[in-house]
Amino acid sequence: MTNTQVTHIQIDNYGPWTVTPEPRREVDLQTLQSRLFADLSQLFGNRDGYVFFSRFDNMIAVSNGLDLDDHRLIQESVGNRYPVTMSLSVATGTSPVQALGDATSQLQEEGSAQDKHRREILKGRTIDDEFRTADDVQIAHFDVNDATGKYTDQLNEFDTFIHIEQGYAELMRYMRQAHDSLCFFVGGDNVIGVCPDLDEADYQDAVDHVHEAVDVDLKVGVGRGRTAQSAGMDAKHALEDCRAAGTDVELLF
Ligand SMILES: Nc1nc2c(ncn2[C@@H]2O[C@H](COP(=O)(O)OP(=O)(O)OP(=O)(O)O)[C@@H](O)[C@H]2O)c(=O)[nH]1
Repeated sequence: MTNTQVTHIQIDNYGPWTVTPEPRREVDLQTLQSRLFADLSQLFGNRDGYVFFSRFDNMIAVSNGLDLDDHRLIQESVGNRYPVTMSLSVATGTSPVQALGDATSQLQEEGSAQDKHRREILKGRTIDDEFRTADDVQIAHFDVNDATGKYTDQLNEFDTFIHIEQGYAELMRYMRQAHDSLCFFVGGDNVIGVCPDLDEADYQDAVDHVHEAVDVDLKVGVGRGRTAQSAGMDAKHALEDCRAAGTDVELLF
């Protein structure tokens, strides 16, 4: 049974900050956002978590293995080094969608994202070490079949981008609705899914759906682990198995 620990990361009062005392240069905002993502990726990643940039002002981490003290340290480190602060809310559950929903509600209870008095909230519960298992996290690594041959080497870069994004949009929506999963674009032609206990038929269903809906062909490798890092690494190996065998879906567990 999966038990995903999800952390909702939200920059505090960011909207008003971007226009105070007057609109800030867009390049500076882009630099701040991408550096913050890079730092969080490393801070969570060093502890075997994964961070997804989602909207950049809000990010989502799979944080199995990090306790509240770890979260506090990350929050403090960002607060010391950036002109903005961030709030962190953690929740767990067999469904990643439910866990994220709970984490978000906890944060919303503390006030608006644009409330200048709501700062550096740290809320929620992490999984006690004694209850953690090797099946807690299920990660799916999706990849577009022959994206290089079909798109990158054929179309202009913007039209390639449209094809990849359409595949991603359809997949993220379908996995959210039909399979209770959170999917994130991670660059190139890759999407990483944070999933509950899904089986091979569920993944085949998602691959088939995206093919039928938007004519983008995917393959997917799936792994399980105690942390996002170990599940994610197995997912990458499973994806290599897809490439070797020419299959759509491979599970490494
Ligand atoms: N984030 C991330 N990006 C990757 C990964 N592997 C490949 N990519 C990206 O995906 C792009 C396409 O690479 P591939 O998916 O290997 O190539 P492909 O043409 O789709 O060929 P097949 O996947 O073998 O069908 C690369 O240029 C990278 O940008 C990965 O593990 N993680």
